[in-house]
Amino acid sequence: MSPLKLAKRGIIVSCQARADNPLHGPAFMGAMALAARDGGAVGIRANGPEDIAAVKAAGLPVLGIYKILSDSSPVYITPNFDAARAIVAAGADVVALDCTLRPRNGEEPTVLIRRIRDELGVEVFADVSVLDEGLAAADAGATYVGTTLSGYTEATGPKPEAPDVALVEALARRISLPVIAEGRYNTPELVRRAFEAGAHAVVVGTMITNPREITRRFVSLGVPQ
Ligand SMILES: CC(=O)N[C@H](C=O)[C@@H](O)[C@H](O)[C@H](O)COP(=O)(O)O
Repeated sequence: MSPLKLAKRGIIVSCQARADNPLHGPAFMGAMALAARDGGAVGIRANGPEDIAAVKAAGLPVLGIYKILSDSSPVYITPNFDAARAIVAAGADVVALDCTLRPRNGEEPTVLIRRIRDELGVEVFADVSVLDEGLAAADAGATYVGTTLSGYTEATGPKPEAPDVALVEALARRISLPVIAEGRYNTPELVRRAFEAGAHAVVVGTMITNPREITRRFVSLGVPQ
């Protein structure tokens, strides 16, 4: 078996900016990826074929997603096989997809995991919100399980401020695949806790690549008048 694409432990930087963000677009995301590489990242998470093609220039493994919103399902991270095929064509080394057990249009995660591995020949990263989803994805043949969606589904309730380190620990105890911590790892101290809990790697997005959100946090502290 070939070595894992995300074999190297460390920080994977998520370089994403939605259409309403001034940094939206492949030129900015490509530059973010270069900065992340120079800072020591071991991988890049990026959204959509254009950004994925751009971040490839950093020369790091690319964990690709394709966010597609739908009126009829809450599932939006690489919701179907065509989305996976498009990002692999753009250069994604690993496909991440929503592996929650929520209602969706089309094929279930178990089917998608197998098809992405068999037909596209790439590794699969299961974005989950609770332990059972991670166990099901591991059984279905995922290569990695990530805690990406904890705090963003009904199963996990309202989004807390802190990341779900307990889920990282629970997954690491129960499955032999690399467990990746993702979601609200906003400080180096929180990242350290994820590694202590058994994370193989930690994905950090907002606090590295979203200056608008970082500015908001500083501004929200208030200014003495
Ligand atoms: C829930 C969802 O759609 N998460 C997305 C997944 O790709 C991204 O919007 C997050 O920025 C990413 O997971 C990194 O997390 P954080 O930005 O908290 O470090």
